[in-house]
Amino acid sequence: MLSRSALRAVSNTRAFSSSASRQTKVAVLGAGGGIGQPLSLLLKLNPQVTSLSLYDIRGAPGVAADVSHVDTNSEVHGYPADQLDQALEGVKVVVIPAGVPRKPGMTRDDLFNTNASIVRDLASAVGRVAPDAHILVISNPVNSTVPIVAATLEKAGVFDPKRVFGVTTLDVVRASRFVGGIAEADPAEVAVPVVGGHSGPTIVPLLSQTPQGKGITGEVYDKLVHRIQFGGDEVVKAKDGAGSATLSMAYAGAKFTGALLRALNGEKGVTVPTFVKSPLYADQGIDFFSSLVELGPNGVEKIHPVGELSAEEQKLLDACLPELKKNIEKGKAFVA
Ligand SMILES: NC(=O)C1=CN([C@@H]2O[C@H](COP(=O)(O)OP(=O)(O)OC[C@H]3O[C@@H](n4cnc5c(N)ncnc54)[C@H](O)[C@@H]3O)[C@@H](O)[C@H]2O)C=CC1
Ligand SMILES: O=C([O-])CC(=O)C(=O)O
Repeated sequence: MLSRSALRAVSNTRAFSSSASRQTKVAVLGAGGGIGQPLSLLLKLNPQVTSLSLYDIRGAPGVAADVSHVDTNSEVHGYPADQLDQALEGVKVVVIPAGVPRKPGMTRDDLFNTNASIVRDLASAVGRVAPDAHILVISNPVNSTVPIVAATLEKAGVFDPKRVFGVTTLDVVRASRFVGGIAEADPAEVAVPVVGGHSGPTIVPLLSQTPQGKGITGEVYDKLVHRIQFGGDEVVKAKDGAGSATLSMAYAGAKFTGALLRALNGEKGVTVPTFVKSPLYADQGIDFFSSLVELGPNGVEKIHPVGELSAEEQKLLDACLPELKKNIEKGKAFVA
């Protein structure tokens, strides 16, 4: 039988080896904002995050001090405007919600002029300081900011398509919630693949592929699709000039980050929609697309095709592709 001290030594070794294999430092760039603050809090609650690095041009040290008092194991550091490089040292996952949100009457594309350069400069710093990091882009317009990140990293010679993701999870979250409401089902049990991109007609929910959604037809179907495609506008209108979705987006961002961390740490079969460099419609000049993606220890493991579509869904996809192509080209042209 092992002595008490030998038992302690064994359990200490176990604790060390399990935490050593799961050392995950996550950075949030834009941590002082409407999304950044609750997202930082939710990431502090995730036991897979061992260190949280919070950066913003305004207010990140204060957010970090606040979040750091939450009684979970991870450490939290805040970095002011001039310490971006320090914020990125050793990070494995970088989540970017930096940039301006919409006001009523604006499209996501109207944010391009401001957010394109913010995202480009942040991506460039990640490429320089943490070239192996996974980058999760929340800043809008996602259809353009993801190609901007990819092109910026490509220019620096460090682009790996397995490690750049547009976070489209809020569309999936909305679809689950809205379908759950109609079908009187628990949203946690409703998984709707939402494919395409992240703006109005580029958001294509595949309701025929979910048991609770496939029976929805006629006017109810049309209204549901519209609500999923324009859920963001619903929030922008209700906030009446004070911004766009922040709390549901923080939830969605934490959900996607959590899924990626589980896959990076070895969990198999983690498959979620996300906007990535994709071969699915590359022959039509559309080389970024959101579809179900299996995540693995290196990021993107397998990109699934969209599968069988109903006639309505085919029409939605036909409307999505030209718009998406324009948005992607605009992002690429900005970096070129
Ligand atoms: N992907 C999605 O589904 C969604 C995306 N969004 C987008 O997320 C972005 C952020 O939205 P909110 O948090 O509501 O805006 P916000 O204005 O509340 O916060 C943005 C934060 O970014 C910071 N920031 C600006 N430039 C920066 C830089 N160069 N480096 C670091 N931080 C910088 C600001 O200081 C601010 O704290 C917007 O572009 C919005 O459209 C919003 C909801 C859903
Ligand atoms: O609508 C917006 O501008 C913010 C966003 O992307 C969303 O809520 O889906």
